[in-house]
Amino acid sequence: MKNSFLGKRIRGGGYAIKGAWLLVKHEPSIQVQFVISILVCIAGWYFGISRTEWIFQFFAIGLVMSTEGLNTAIEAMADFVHPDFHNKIGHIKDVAAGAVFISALIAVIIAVFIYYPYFQ
Ligand SMILES: Nc1ncnc2c1ncn2[C@@H]1O[C@H](COP(=O)(O)OP(=O)(O)OP(=O)(O)O)[C@@H](O)[C@H]1O
Repeated sequence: MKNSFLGKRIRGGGYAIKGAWLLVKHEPSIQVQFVISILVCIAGWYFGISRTEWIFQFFAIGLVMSTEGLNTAIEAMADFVHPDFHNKIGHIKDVAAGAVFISALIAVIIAVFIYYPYFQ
């Protein structure tokens, strides 16, 4: 069972859950996004948003938190392979941060589409 196909998948899932827990426990940017996610879920419940709006809201939350998690991993990898200052490392980190910016921008646009009608 331990080295079977299913066993390896279960173990992989365990590592992934551990990684998600480490992000929430140690990464300030993920912690901020986690709190914002809870607040928008409370807002969704308060305004009684539709099923489709919930789907888009969860999609936006997942998009931002997963790109932030990947950005964190890329930053950690960059610092590990090259701890000193280097233009290439700076470029790699800027590009990774750019991906987070794009997903956050999309999440804000989705939030405006969902909540703007409730404030009219
Ligand atoms: N080793 C380096 N060489 C060149 N530029 C770097 C290096 N480390 C960081 N930078 C520059 O500083 C910016 C911020 O990098 P940093 O690793 O501090 O990320 P951060 O966004 O502050 O994330 P966190 O707060 O999670 O550490 C990078 O986007 C890059 O432009």
